[in-house]
Amino acid sequence: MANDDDFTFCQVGEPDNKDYVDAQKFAQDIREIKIKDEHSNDTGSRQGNGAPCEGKLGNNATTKKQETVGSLSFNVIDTSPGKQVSGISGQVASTDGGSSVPTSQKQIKPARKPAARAKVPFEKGYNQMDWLKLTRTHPDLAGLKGQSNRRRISINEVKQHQNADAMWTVLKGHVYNITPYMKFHPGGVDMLMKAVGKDCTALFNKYHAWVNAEFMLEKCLVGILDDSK
Ligand code: HEM
Repeated sequence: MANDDDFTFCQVGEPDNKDYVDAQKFAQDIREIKIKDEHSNDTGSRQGNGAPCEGKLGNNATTKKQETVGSLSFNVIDTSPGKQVSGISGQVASTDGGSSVPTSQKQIKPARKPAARAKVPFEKGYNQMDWLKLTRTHPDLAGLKGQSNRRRISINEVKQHQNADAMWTVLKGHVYNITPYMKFHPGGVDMLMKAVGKDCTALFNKYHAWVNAEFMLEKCLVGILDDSK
């Protein structure tokens, strides 16, 4: 004879227990959801077929409604043609009755055509790795002959260095001797020649602001621009 307290796997709750009643109430709440339209007037005059998300709105208008059921809250966004919906995640979007322009057609803008790049082919022995090796092995790329590379240099002195031995330029407040770098420049010698004898910061930024010149030209540093005069 089986004991009344015996059960094999689990005990099924009574229909009137609290969890069961809560679940039923929640299901009832969901069935009774009605979405209030903030924009419609009190007479309840709605246009179209009276679908829950359809508000009394003209074209090109967007409305947002909020509802709460228990701890659940959500937004309904009503969009019209030409309006762009952003931050759609976690929300329900519905289009106004009859507006059937696909969202993909509304939002896609043609991508900007990238500017053509003007890199020149490297002469053998002049690629970026070769430059790196040279900067590590050459004893005096800047041509300092023992002088400090923290010396303050005026723009006039920079202008005087435009010969084959020493071509100076100013970049971001630093003065470099770019003679040894000429044939390694990926943009070509002609382009880099435009920097000689002057401040090339603007040109440099125009073509490649992302290039880490401080690192690349570290061994070509001859001094700091003295812009006090
Ligand atoms: C003075 C220091 C300069 C350094 C260290 C330098 C370095 C470089 C580097 C590393 C590249 C390759 C960029 C890449 O692959 O993304 C490059 C390309 C180029 N540079 Fe320079 N450059 C300098 C100055 C200039 C100046 C003053 C001009 C223009 C007058 C210029 C024009 C170009 C052009 C047109 C390219 C090729 C196009 C490109 O890569 O987008 N550069 N340069």
